[in-house]
Amino acid sequence: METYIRIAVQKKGRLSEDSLRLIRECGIRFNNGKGALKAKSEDFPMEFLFLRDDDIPGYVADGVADLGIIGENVAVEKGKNIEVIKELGFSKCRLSLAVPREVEYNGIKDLDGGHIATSYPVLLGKYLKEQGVSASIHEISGSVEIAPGIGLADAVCDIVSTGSTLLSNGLKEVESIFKSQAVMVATPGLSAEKKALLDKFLFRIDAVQRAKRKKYIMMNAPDNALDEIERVLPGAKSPTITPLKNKGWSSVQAVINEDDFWEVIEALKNAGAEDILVTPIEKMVF
Ligand SMILES: Nc1ncnc2c1ncn2[C@@H]1O[C@H](COP(=O)(O)OP(=O)(O)OP(=O)(O)O)[C@@H](O)[C@H]1O
Ligand SMILES: O=P(O)(O)OC[C@H]1O[C@H](OP(=O)(O)OP(=O)(O)O)[C@H](O)[C@@H]1O
Ligand SMILES: [Mg+2]
Repeated sequence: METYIRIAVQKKGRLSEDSLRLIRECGIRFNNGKGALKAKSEDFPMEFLFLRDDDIPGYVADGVADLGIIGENVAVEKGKNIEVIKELGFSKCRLSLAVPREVEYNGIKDLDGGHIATSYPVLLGKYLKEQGVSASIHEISGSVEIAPGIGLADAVCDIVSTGSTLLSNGLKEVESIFKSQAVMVATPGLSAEKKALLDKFLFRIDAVQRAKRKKYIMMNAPDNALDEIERVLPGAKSPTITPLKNKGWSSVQAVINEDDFWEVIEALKNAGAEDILVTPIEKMVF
């Protein structure tokens, strides 16, 4: 029988779209028709389970799924025997404590003896213990931000990204206790055959991730500006320079970091570059 690797992804929610996009960008195609809870790839030995994110650590720990994509917050909260093997760079958020806007807050000790509502009792409990604060934790599974407004708790501990949910519920963020992003988790002790498939998958993910942080730029420049342009363009390898038909001019191509983008473009213009074109890169394989 053919060996295949089984991956659990969130069925619906903050992680699902980006998880499926990443898998597709790795050239792994599958059909996840509406309502389907299981699917198989047509061109890679991979099977998909579409689940609630909270259940994924348990499935991976039991070996029902070999891999899973979840938030680091859930990976740590559930405390299951799973290995975090790769940070995926999306669904970035933080787990924070928040109190009603009108409440004066001077520090974590203010929550001593209070009630805190959260879906993350383990992470919160650990943080309070480290801070030497004793508060009662009220576990609720969703819509946590409602709790102070209905007299259920003095504070909440929930996921924050833009902060707009806190704002619209009259709350203010007072402590950030855990930083999270989507991660790939794996069951410990995968067979050699499955490990080989996982390595192939991780190789493709690396190529996709690397490309996302880079841009490909092309420009025309007078030959007397080329030395300065070469100095401006970062990176290990020198840019590709091709003479143009128009005498005294060249075409320059290079890969730059997304983070340095605007500084580099400005410096190139100052150096004399013209007609600068910028394009995304789909994959980068070394
Ligand atoms: N606003 C946000 N911005 C970025 N990432 C987020 C945000 N909210 C949650 N996340 C991350 O995405 C994960 C899934 O969030 P989501 O809100 O979809 O979970 P859920 O409601 O528990 O879903 P499920 O129905 O699968 O149990 C969280 O554990 C967290 O890591
Ligand atoms: O800081 P913000 O950008 O407002 O994001 C934070 C909100 O996002 C998540 O909920 P989500 O919208 O995924 O809904 P859910 O409560 O149904 O999980 C999280 O539980 C917060 O409520
Ligand atoms: Mg959930």
